[in-house]
Amino acid sequence: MSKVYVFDHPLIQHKLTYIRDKNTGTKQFRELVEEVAMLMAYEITRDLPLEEITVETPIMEAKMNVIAGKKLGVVPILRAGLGMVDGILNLIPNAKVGHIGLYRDPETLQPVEYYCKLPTDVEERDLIAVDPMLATGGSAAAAIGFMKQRGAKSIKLMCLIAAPEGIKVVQEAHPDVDIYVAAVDECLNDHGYITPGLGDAGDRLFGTK
Ligand SMILES: O=P(O)(O)OC[C@H]1O[C@H](OP(=O)(O)OP(=O)(O)O)[C@H](O)[C@@H]1O
Ligand SMILES: O=c1cc[nH]c(=O)[nH]1
Ligand SMILES: [Mg+2]
Repeated sequence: MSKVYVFDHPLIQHKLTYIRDKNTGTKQFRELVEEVAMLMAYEITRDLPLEEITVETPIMEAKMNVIAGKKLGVVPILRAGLGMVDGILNLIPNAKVGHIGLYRDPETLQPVEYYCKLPTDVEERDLIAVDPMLATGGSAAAAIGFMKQRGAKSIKLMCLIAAPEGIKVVQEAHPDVDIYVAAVDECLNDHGYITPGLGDAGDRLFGTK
């Protein structure tokens, strides 16, 4: 069974509270989502392997660590996942970016696919699928399924807020995919929204409501 990691860093928790606030406007919402994604990327990359190289300081030659040429990829689930990409790329500028277009049918709550473009060498990359919301888990489970169908072998899922229901669905469908979140909320409401949550992440990011 995969693991669930909750990032309880005070900066992440502080920013998430203002992301949740309904009085936070589009500009600030977008900035905060990007900042939290960057902080989460800092935490999620803790296990990157290092290798020694030789550098010349002004004083002497010395062996020091750099990140061993790990191939990374970030895969936002459209639309709302886009809001997390720049924050991650601030820290990992050489990561390739794939895109998976999915929206959740408001009646059935089932994911509907409309786009998929992943890096060609997807099987060699460590991929981070990103989406602010893990609600029923249908979208994330489907997106991870598409990534695997196209050859992905190493996948992590990073979300701002998860519902217990969504975590269970992803863990059962993809027991090899660890889940990284800033918060696990109480439950879903009758419309499949995370409670207390933050509302509709895509609409709040792009000002479409
Ligand atoms: O876990 P689930 O029940 O599948 O719900 C979560 C999905 O819903 C939201 O996307 P939405 O369908 O609103 O699309 P959007 O990002 O284009 O707004 C969210 O960004 C997730 O992708
Ligand atoms: O709470 C939710 C659930 C699905 N999608 C969102 O944007 N928010
Ligand atoms: Mg939406």
